[in-house]
Amino acid sequence: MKVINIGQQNSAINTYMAQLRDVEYQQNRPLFRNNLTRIGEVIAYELSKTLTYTIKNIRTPLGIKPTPLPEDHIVIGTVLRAGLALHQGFLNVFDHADSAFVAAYREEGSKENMKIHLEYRAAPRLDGSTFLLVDPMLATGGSLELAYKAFIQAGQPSKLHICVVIAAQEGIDRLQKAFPSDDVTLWTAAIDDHLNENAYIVPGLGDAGDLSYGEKL
Ligand SMILES: O=P(O)(O)OC[C@H]1O[C@H](OP(=O)(O)OP(=O)(O)O)[C@H](O)[C@@H]1O
Ligand SMILES: O=c1cc[nH]c(=O)[nH]1
Ligand SMILES: [Mg+2]
Repeated sequence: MKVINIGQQNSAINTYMAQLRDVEYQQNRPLFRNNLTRIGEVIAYELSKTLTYTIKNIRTPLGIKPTPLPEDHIVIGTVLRAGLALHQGFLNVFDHADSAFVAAYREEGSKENMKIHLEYRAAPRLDGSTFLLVDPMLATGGSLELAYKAFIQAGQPSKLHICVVIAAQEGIDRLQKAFPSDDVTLWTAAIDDHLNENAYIVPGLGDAGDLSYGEKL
């Protein structure tokens, strides 16, 4: 798995990340979701440079302009619920993409023993697709690995891009084992230090789902 950390290079994404992480800013729920959406747009834009393009002749009122356009059948596969705002950012860029969803949540547990519940899957046929697996937080990696296994029951994508906002090294290591091929790319806006005993990313941002939508029972 190839890892691309787009936060490594200074850009506007620094501002969105700072607001996401800031303990005071992040109390503003609409702003928090909007920052996830904006980061999704930035990652999607960078990822768009890796798609397969063919020239199409576009007819304007005054002539013909040959224009490279992507051929890929893009499916954006998102892990609910924290992934929803990020999903919208990808859809803003790839506005004709198909969407797929699974719902997964972590039962509280330790980082060695985190139980994940997967409850729902809705996906189009994935055979031959360029599949974007989207979730803001890559902590232990358990949710993304389980989500991928659920998604591929709907077919085998030809390209896999895993797209997150903050990745912990532990999660990256787990996904490296699950996806050893260099054909798979992990896109992230930051790589953070470590996980705490409850498997939260440190310094991270806290609980992305709760900050987006409120605490769940
Ligand atoms: O890498 P992992 O250790 O599996 O952790 C990451 C998962 O945690 C968050 O979801 P959460 O379980 O908090 O559910 P939520 O979206 O309902 O908040 C996040 O959106 C990931 O799905
Ligand atoms: O730090 C973390 C880890 C998992 N899920 C989150 O929302 N935050
Ligand atoms: Mg959560």
